Amino acid sequence: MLDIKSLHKKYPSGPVALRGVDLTVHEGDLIALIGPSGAGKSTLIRCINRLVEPSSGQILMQGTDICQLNSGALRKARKKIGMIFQEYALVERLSVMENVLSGRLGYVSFYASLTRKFPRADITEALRLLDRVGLSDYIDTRADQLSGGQRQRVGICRALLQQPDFLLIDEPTASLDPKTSREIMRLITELVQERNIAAIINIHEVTLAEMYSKRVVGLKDGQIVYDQAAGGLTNEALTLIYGEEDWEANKTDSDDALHEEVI
Ligand SMILES: Nc1ncnc2c1ncn2[C@@H]1O[C@H](COP(=O)(O)OP(=O)(O)OP(=O)(O)O)[C@@H](O)[C@H]1O
Repeated sequence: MLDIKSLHKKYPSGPVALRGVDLTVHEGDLIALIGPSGAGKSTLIRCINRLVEPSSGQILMQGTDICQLNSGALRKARKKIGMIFQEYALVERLSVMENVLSGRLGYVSFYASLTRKFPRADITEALRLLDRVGLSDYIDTRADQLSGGQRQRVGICRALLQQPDFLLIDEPTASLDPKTSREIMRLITELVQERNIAAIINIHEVTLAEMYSKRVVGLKDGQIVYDQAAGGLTNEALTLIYGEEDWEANKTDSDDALHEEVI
């Protein structure tokens, strides 16, 4: 469903962030994108919906090259590409329900969006999603009164209310504790499977990548150096992606300790 071909990105005031990325994503794929800091993970994710403008290459979403779309067509294409952010990107002074419903802004009329009058079906679906993620008791709570985990659940509901075919997820657990990180990853995994949505998750924690994705893609210096089914990350693969390190040293079962080791 997504075919990225020879994607390059050079920031005008900065480095070459992507150097010829080729990646095919199939329907229902759940890809964890890992790699060292500065490898280009966020840039790749953001090029797919053109939050970052690619320098060259193709991004074929169901056959249509996203890179060639004019602003109107891009707006339309973006409706089908949901995004979940590290810092949640909620409107702090709005309620949980209002934040979730903002996922439908691209679908309702300009007047409806101005007056925030959403169709009954959107409200019903928002309530259903909030119930699914355990936030039924918080629909009127302001976003700024939520914990990090609750905020990310709101971000997930907002993205899903958009009814996307594809989800871009940028470091969803970066600001969360290890237990909440697992809960959020489990939730994302369940929801994308229930809805047969393809997703790319930019994630730093290798353990979480292996536990919750179907496929792991390793990016290094703007190039894909690893692409395998999850569960097969050897020490050699870790070295290929991150560079030389004694991956066995001080290994424990704790996510925390492993996190410290790998990052
Ligand atoms: N807006 C920007 N302007 C200039 N350079 C940028 C910009 N955004 C990212 N870069 C640079 O592009 C390269 C890739 O950055 P990117 O954020 O995509 O990497 P990353 O793998 O997501 O890193 P991290 O895991 O630390 O978030 C880095 O060298 C970074 O400094």
